[in-house]
Amino acid sequence: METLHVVKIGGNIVNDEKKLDKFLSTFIQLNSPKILVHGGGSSASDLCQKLDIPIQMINGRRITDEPALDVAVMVYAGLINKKIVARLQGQSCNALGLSGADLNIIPAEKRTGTEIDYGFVGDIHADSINTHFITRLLDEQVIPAISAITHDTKGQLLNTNADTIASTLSVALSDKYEVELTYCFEKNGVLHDEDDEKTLIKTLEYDAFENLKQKKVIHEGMIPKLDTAFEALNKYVQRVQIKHANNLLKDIGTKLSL
Ligand SMILES: Nc1ncnc2c1ncn2[C@@H]1O[C@H](COP(=O)(O)OP(=O)(O)O)[C@@H](O)[C@H]1O
Ligand SMILES: CC(=O)N[C@@H](CCC(=O)OP(=O)(O)O)C(=O)O
Repeated sequence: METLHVVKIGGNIVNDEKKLDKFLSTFIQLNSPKILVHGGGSSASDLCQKLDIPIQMINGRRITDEPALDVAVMVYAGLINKKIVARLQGQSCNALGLSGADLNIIPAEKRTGTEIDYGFVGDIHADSINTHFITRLLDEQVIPAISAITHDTKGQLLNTNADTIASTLSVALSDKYEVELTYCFEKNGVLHDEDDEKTLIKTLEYDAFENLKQKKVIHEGMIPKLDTAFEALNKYVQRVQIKHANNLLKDIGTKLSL
């Protein structure tokens, strides 16, 4: 089977023009078919602050009321997505910017029945992803750049965590490709000491993850990231890594193992 790279780029890189440019010039060097997934949580929070819209995050997930959803759509599916596409096109890379509503690629269900009301947050399932259109785009050498916006197929846009989108897309495409899923962000990988880049955990097994979570060595946004990463590995994604955005092509980072 052909290799497919699914790369998720973190919000702190997307929020910094120079870091984003550096990352994208590396991303285009990946030879095989590739998909870029992005959110931009810190940019959305910056805009919420400017507009006096309260920011509410629980377990790394944004409580998304109507004003927060408008910001999320404007920032993820609008400004950031189009900036990324323009930069990739500027480097002769034929990118197509998409939200989950475009071509109905990522149908979602509004989260209900949880103790906390998350508002317009969409849950997604690998079985519902429209792999047919994604595969056709990849066959045409198009590079999909997919933002963290989905829809309920009845006209309502929804906000879905970008790590979840990257993982679920990878699972959905793993019966057609050997998928390599890489989460890129601003640190070297999963660290024993979050403030010391030299304490990189090179291989992380599931039991060790549970243990480090209990000890709070792994916390905040890294918990949902690793939950989605292990889920992908459990569901036939070939290789899952967490890396610094500068190290996409280098063998430096955290490799997950079951
Ligand atoms: N053990 C750890 N190693 C590295 N980062 C960690 C760890 N525990 C928590 N983190 C935090 O997780 C954050 C990454 O999660 P998140 O902000 O959701 O990333 P992204 O922007 O890629 O979605 C890091 O910026 C860091 O502050
Ligand atoms: C529901 C939910 O939490 N959605 C995320 C989507 C953006 C995202 O995931 O961006 P990062 O990659 O920068 O974290 C949010 O609005 O923050």
